[in-house]
Amino acid sequence: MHALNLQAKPLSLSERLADLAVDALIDEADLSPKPALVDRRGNGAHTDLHLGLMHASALSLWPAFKEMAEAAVDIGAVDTALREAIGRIGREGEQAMLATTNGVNTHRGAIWALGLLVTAAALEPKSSSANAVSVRAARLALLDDRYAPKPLSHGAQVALRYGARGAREEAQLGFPSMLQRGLPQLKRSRANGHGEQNARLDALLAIMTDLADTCVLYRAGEQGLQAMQHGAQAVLDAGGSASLSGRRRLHALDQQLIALNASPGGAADLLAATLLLDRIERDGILQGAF
Ligand SMILES: CC(C)(COP(=O)(O)OP(=O)(O)OC[C@H]1O[C@@H](n2cnc3c(N)ncnc32)[C@H](O[C@H]2O[C@H](COP(=O)(O)OP(=O)(O)OP(=O)(O)O)[C@@H](O)[C@H]2O)[C@@H]1O)[C@@H](O)C(=O)NCCC(=O)NCCS
Ligand SMILES: Nc1ncnc2[nH]cnc12
Repeated sequence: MHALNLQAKPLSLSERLADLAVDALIDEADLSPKPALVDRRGNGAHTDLHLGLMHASALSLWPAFKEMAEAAVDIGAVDTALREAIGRIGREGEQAMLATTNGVNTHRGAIWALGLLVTAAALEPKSSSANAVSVRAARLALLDDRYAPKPLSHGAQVALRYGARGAREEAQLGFPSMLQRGLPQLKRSRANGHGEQNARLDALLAIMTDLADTCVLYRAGEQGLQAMQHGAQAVLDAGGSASLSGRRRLHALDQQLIALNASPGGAADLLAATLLLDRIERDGILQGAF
């Protein structure tokens, strides 16, 4: 190669999708002020998480997202082989995350949701509307993975106790909280000229109005979940994050959820998933380049 040829090698589809997924996770972590979650202001309701850890965790997941997209390109169909391949890669990604965070669960739900979406996008890069990608992701989530361990996770415990629909069901239903709440609100708030950060906060709140966040249920029971859902709706009803009245209610919600130890970690993951789908859909990066 010529010594002055500094042109970077173009990214592969899988690398590009892994970049988009990690960017979405970092954007979610940085977004502030999020109620009771880790953000630029602090640790919210968490004692074992902080912003640097969220960033390091997001970066540690890049190889897993890339490998999932590569598996989709290699296998080329929604079938058990692909489901089991991404299950294995997802579990390895979780180990990489835990090694990076010294055992703290930062992004388990995000590996699941964004992993499915990255895989689904890589399968058919020319069919990259939010709907189309979510439907393929849901079909993958419905397939059984023979090798998946069945631990009594926090999600499984609250599913038994409250009959809640957790991360698995959210994906199997085609991510309704994202397609029916988060993404439409993101677009509405943008169209109303609320600014990108407020639009993202409003999207998070819209997801929180309806989600059975098993992270909240595990930490704060049904009282916590009601506080999260009603409080998020109250902020939106007051005009959203861009309005003074909405901001006052957002501050009150932050205080209330912190007092209840009710961190909406599942909603945060679904916001990251929303931001990923929005980019895939808007930028047309996948159609143009590959
Ligand atoms: C299918 C799995 C997602 C497993 O699901 P399950 O419900 O059995 O397991 P959990 O361990 O509880 O993880 C679910 C995580 O998903 C997020 N979440 C919660 N509610 C929802 C919802 N309704 N919809 C979507 N997503 C949701 C949430 O993640 C965030 O919170 C995490 C912190 O929460 P928590 O675990 O309670 O906190 P801890 O630190 O452990 O405890 P304390 O702080 O309270 O002490 C944070 O990580 C956020 O990400 C839930 O935690 C999936 O994991 C699975 O099967 N994986 C296997 C690999 C695989 O097949 N991969 C497929 C390829 S992608
Ligand atoms: N910003 C955040 N704070 C706490 N838990 C999370 N899980 C995913 N994103 C999170």
